[in-house]
Amino acid sequence: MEATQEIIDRIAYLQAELTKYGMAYYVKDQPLVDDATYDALYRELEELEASYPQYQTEDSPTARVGGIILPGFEKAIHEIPLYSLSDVFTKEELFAFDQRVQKTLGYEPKYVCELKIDGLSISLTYEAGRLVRAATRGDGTVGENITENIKTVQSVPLRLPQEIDLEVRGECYMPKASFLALNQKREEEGLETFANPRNAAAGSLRQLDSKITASRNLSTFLYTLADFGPLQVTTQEEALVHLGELGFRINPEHHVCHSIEEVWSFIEDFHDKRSELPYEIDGIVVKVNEFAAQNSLGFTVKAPRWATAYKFPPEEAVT
Ligand SMILES: NC(=O)c1cnc(N)c2cc(Br)sc12
Repeated sequence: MEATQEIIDRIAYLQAELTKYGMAYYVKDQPLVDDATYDALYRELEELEASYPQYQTEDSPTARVGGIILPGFEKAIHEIPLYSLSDVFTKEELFAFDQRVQKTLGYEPKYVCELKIDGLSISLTYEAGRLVRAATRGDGTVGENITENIKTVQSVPLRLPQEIDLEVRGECYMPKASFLALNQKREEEGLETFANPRNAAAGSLRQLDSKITASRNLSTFLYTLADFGPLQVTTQEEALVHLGELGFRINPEHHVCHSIEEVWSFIEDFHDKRSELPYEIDGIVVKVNEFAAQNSLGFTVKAPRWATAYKFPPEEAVT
């Protein structure tokens, strides 16, 4: 059925508005409209796109409901491998990490501390600002292509505000509240429950039916770029701010520390706070903030010399 210009404009307006509302709600955690308003506009867009499917775009908010059932997951090669982190478990080991860094750099650098999210590492590739691939970490070099499933995760932008090529990495996780609700539902249905939110997130992302993924209320925190080429940033802190400006969901608990003692007090602070967080963390990631210093320090076979993860003892099970 041919659409009048008025209908074409209305569809475009609704797609843009609902994308803006979705970003505010799922990425910035600051809703712009109440649920009833959002739902009414969403239903109007669904009806218009059903009548005029030629105007349903790939990045329309209605494209997030899933519905693709894959026979299996294709392999996804990571041109730039995803690194893993060396772990430290005590204050002494953390201070020894700082000593090694200072020995190489010849000075004490600023560090940035970030929460280590207990989810599933993912890599998102954008071409001309559009999401073209999402992949699990796998072994760091070969993962699984989970693009159709990631498209149903509301906090993942389908389109960026700039038409740039970019690969970002981060964590996909299931909030504690969603984990509890999911396990309660599964128990009522006589299904096996998930042991923890991380397993629930992994199980939800590795579904062949993306409608199931869409129902699991997954979220994300992005924290690094595979390469910093397209962005003019010189520190990790700047990179986080810039990723936020591009529309990615960034964990707000990042903090620049001017000494390893300050890093330690951040760690102690979150050791107590972690049980109040709405998501699980299994430690604190400590990174040298300046990219030039990171480049001087480089990598061991698997892990960066410019970062480490201080690991917390396992949290009491979320029940
Ligand atoms: N903020 C971060 O760098 C971060 C957060 N959460 C995680 N699970 C991981 C894992 C690696 Br590897 S880095 C990182």
